Amino acid sequence: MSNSHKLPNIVITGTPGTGKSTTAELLVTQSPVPLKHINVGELVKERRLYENYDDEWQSYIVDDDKVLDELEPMVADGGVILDWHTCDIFPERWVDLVVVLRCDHTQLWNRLEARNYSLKKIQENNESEIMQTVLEEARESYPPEAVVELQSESTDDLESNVNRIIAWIEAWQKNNATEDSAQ
Ligand SMILES: Nc1ncnc2c1ncn2[C@@H]1O[C@H](COP(=O)(O)OP(=O)(O)O)[C@@H](O)[C@H]1O
Repeated sequence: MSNSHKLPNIVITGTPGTGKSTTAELLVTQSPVPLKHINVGELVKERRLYENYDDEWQSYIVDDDKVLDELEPMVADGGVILDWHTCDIFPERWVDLVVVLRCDHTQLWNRLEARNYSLKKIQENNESEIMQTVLEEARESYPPEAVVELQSESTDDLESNVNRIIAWIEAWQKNNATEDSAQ
C-alpha cells in the first residue's frame, strides 16, 4: 500500500484502556496532514459486524470477514487510523505502522474500573496487558520495523507519542515522495 498512496495507514492498538482513542483523536487534531480515525469497535456495533453478543464476557463476537469487507474501501486511499484492541486481522499490505500502546497494570485497572467494566473483564484485560498479548500479536503479524511499542501513562506520554507518530508520518511522506519521483 505504501507505494500507491500519498498517506500511510496506521493501526493504533493495545489492551482496552491503554489510550488508543485518546491518542487517535489527538493525532487527528494535531496532524499536519488529514487523517481519518476509525474506531473499529464502534464500527462493529454500528454496522452490526458481529455474530452475536457474549453476555458472560460482555463483548461482541466479531465477524472478521464482515469487518474486513467494510474496512477495505475505507483504507484504500491511505490516511486512516485504525483504532482497535486487536490487530492481527488487518492484512499486512493495508498497514504502514502499528503502534502498540502500553500501560502500567495498576493504572489500567483504575481506568477500566472507571468504565464500570465487570471484575471478570477487568481481570481478563489486566492479565492480557501483563502478558503483553497485543504486542506479541503485532510482532507476529507485521514486520519488526513496522511495530512500535509506546507507553501511555501520562499527558506527557500522550503528547510525545502523538509527536512521534507525526514525525514518522512526515518521514514516510518524504520516503514515498522519493519513491514516486524515482519511478
Ligand atoms: N497517556 C495517558 N495519560 C493519562 N490518561 C490517559 C492516557 N491515555 C488514556 N488515558 C485515559 O485512559 C482512559 C482510557 O483511554 P481510551 O483512549 O478510551 O483507551 P482505549 O481507546 O485504548 O480503550 C481515558 O479516561 C483516558 O483519558
